[in-house]
This record gives sequence, C-alpha cells and structure tokens, in this order.
Amino acid sequence: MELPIYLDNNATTPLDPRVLEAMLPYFTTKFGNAASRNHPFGWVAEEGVDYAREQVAKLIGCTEKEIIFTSGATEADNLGIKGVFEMYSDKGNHIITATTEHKAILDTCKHLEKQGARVTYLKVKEDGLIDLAELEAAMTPETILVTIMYGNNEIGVIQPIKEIAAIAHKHGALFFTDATQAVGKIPVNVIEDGIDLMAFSAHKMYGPKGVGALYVRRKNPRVKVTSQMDGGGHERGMRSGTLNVPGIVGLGKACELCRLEMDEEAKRLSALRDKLEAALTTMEESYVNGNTQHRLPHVANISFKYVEGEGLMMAMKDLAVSSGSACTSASLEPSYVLKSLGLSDDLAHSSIRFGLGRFTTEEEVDYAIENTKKAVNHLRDLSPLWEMFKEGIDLSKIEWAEH
Ligand SMILES: Cc1ncc(COP(=O)(O)O)c(C=O)c1O
Repeated sequence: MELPIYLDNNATTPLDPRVLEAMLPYFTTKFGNAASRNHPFGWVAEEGVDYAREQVAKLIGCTEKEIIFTSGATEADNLGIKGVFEMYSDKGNHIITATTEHKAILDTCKHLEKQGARVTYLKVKEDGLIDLAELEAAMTPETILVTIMYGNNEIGVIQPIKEIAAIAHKHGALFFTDATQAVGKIPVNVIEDGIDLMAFSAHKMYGPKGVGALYVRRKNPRVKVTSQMDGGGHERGMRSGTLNVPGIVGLGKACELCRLEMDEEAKRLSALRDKLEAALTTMEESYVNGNTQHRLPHVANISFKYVEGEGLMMAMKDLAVSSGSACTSASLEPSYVLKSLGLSDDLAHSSIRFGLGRFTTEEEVDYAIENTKKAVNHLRDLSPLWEMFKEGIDLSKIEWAEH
C-alpha cells in the first residue's frame, strides 16, 4: 500500500486508464481541429466529439444538441447563470440560490448583483438541506432562476432536486443545478428531475481536468442562454473557442464508464464509507455532518470535538483528505458550508472530509480508520479542554477571558 492514501476524490479524481487510452490518439494521429470541415483531419476530430456528445447525453438522459462543452464546471456555472440572467432580463432580475453552494455559483451571483440582479441566498437546515417552504416563500413574479446544487462538495448532501424544480416551474422560473459532484456518482436524469440547465465536470468522474459541460434544455420549454464568449461561433454559437478534442473525448469515455459501472461502484463505496464512518463515530464526541439519508455514496464529513484542526491535519499526513478549513490569503477560515449548518468555528476546523473513489481499496480505508483514531486520540491527550470534558466540567458554562 502506497502512502499517502488518496481520499480527496471530491477535489478531483485520478484519470481512469481507460479514459486516457481513449484520449491518446486525439493528441497524436487524430489531432485535427473539429471545426476544419475541408479535410479528413477535421472530420476525424469532429467524429470523436460527436461520439463523446452521445456518451455524455446518454448518461444524463438528454439529446446531443442539449450539450455545450466548456472548460469545466466553473465555466458552465458562469455560462448558465449569467446566460440566463442576460437572456431573461425582460422577465425579471431575481435569482434564488443557497448559502452552501460552491463559490463558482456564489461568486457568479455576487457578480450579477453588481449588474442589477437581486439574489436570495437561502439558509440550509442543520442537516444541510434547504427548506422547501422557504424556497416557495422566496419565489416572486420577478424570479427568473433557481440555482441549487445537486450534491454538496463538502458534505455530500443531495438536495430534493425534483421538488425544487417543481416549485421553480410552478412560479415560471427556470431551474439550474450544479451537479458537478453528482453526475457519474448517482443516477441523474434531467427529464425525470425537471432540470432546465445543469453544469458538470470531467475531473470529478475520472476524466481529465479542464473540460466539462453545460446542459441546456431544448424542449418543454426551450431554454436559451446568452453566450459569454465571442468568437468563431463554436457549440452552436454558445461557446466560441476551438474544441478541446482530447478532453471532450475523455469526458465522453468517463461518462460511458460511469453509466455502466455506477451502480456497482456506488454500492461498494457506500459500504466502505459506512465502515469508515461507523468506526470513527464509535469515538466519543465525533459527529457526522449533513443528512445521512440523502447523501452521495462516497463522502463522509466528520467533526472531532476537542481536537485542534490544524494539528489534526498535521497528524494525518499519510492521508490526503480535506479539512473543514479553507486557506484564504492570510488565515485559516472555517468552512462556510459547515458554518451554514450551524457548526462553531472550532468544530468546523476540526472536521475532516473523506472522499472515497473508484480506486480506493478496503485496505486503505482500514488504514485511514486506524490513522485517524490514533491522531484524534493523541491530540485529545494533549488537550486541556478534553481533560476538562472528561472530568465532567460543562464547558459551555465557562466564561473565557477575552485576550
Ligand atoms: C460543486 C462544484 N461546482 C463547481 C466546481 C468547479 O469545477 P471545475 O473545477 O470543473 O471548474 C467544483 C469543483 O471543485 C464543485 O465541487
């Protein structure tokens, strides 16, 4: 077993060798520009793109013409949200989203606020799910778009997508979802789910980095977006720029593999995740963050109370995991997602996201369990707060001196 063990599959996934194999010819012999219509080099590249478009469409239950290839989910989020805002500005300027969304959504919304958008940021409940009644209450005749993510990148919580779509549609708004963490991991069908626009990315599903897609519904209703990139009119004018053919072929292959293997993989990973979670929550004062029923199969986010967060990461050097802290320019900020669930700064800092993936083995999970337990126990042995807790002192009643 090689160390460190990779358990950060929500950040990115390794490329599946089968995906690499499909991509390789498009770097070498099949290098043509998919927009070159005059010779076989172009036709071969275009065929590769067309096939990939079929593979992608099949995974999410749409038609090929509803897929726009982009450089990833961030670009798809920007194109979808800004594109709808500009296209439907006659109808209204109100957008609804949630506080636990990815920055690609939140910062796009903030940008649009400067362009005259009114944005409602719904709070989430303690379990990370939005309150459907609050969504319903926030809808107005000016609401043009509801954008709520499918599965959360930090806690894995899956939002009630069908219900959200139904509420948006009842009030005449479109429904966009950032499904970057969900596509390829759980069944996502845009028709059954009532999704109008959806963003996703290859590198979260064993494909290459730098390529993703935006789904835009063409029927019932036909949805339109204003393009955000001017140029040669690629992707039916919605996203100009020479297509990243090897990347797109890789995304296609990644989608095909996920479609064929998702059920088995989800079963295997959720069993491993449950094993990890069960073992770690037998430790006192450790808590799973987020709803455990409506959750992606491969993610566990666990807080270990009375453990100092930075120390925990240092003590777990053999595990490539993600912490409940984000490094901003100068300081360690507690995760805004965990804070939205009501966690204190301290508890957010002492939280770890374990993201399992296609290549995670049971042996690695067993090692992760032992390593984490050892680190937590060790840090607690050094912690005066833990000692006080063990002595039965109610720490919430203590008034700490300001300093
Ligand atoms: C939910 C979510 N949206 C968007 C992104 C951005 O994706 P990309 O790296 O393809 O731009 C990520 C990845 O971090 C994500 O987890």
